[in-house]
Amino acid sequence: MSDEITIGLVSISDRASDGTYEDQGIPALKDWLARALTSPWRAETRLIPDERPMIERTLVDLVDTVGCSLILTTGGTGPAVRDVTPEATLAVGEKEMPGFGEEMRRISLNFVPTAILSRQVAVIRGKSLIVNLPGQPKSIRETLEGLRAADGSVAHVGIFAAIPYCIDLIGGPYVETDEAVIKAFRPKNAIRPKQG
Ligand SMILES: Nc1ncnc2c1ncn2[C@@H]1O[C@H](COP(=O)(O)OP(=O)(O)OP(=O)(O)O)[C@@H](O)[C@H]1O
Ligand SMILES: Nc1nc2c(c(=O)[nH]1)N[C@H]1C(S)=C(S)[C@@H](COP(=O)(O)O)O[C@H]1N2
Repeated sequence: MSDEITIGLVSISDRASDGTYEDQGIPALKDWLARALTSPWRAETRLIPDERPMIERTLVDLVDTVGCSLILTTGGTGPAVRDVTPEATLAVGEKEMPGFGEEMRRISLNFVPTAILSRQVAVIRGKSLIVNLPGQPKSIRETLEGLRAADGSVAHVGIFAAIPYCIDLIGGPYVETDEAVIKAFRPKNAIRPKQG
């Protein structure tokens, strides 16, 4: 299998998709991944409104046809009537991975008390991990990377730390990260020696 990972980036926003404002979700996701990943990757992007059937079709297409090993969504996880990203994600998933949502809410509470309003979920579908992130563009970095203390030490580990090993376990490419951004945790026997 090629070592390049295909990552689906899905921005779910009524107003960004109809042009009311410019989408900042996909650029924020791309920028963060460009800083964090040291192994080869490519992005497959989609900007769609908060419509449950369209979210489900997009996720199914990205997993079953495009072959993404990881999909990150942003937006639509709050309590408002049109926020249906978690329902769509659960509908296409085969296994729920509750740790991601629990940990994102814990991380986000360091930034905003309204983090408890976020209903993000993560699931496995086939050989793909699908993770919902909140819609605020700045929350993308906050949840993926976590929180550092003033002296630069890690105060709260970001959720991306667990993603490379999860992808190993579902049969995807070996993903490596820049430890200055986020250290990928793997059990010792799962770590591949560095090339060269
Ligand atoms: N793709 C985006 N680009 C820029 N800002 C966004 C985007 N998505 C969300 N935001 C900002 O984050 C806030 C919370 O995101 P949320 O997903 O709840 O959006 P919303 O209020 O349902 O509206 P919409 O779906 O029209 O973006 C939004 O009100 C907006 O200020
Ligand atoms: N890290 C972080 N998490 C956050 C926020 C934020 O600004 N930063 N905003 C919260 C707010 S105001 C809401 S309503 C929920 C749901 O967001 P969504 O509907 O944009 O997905 O995420 C929350 N999580």
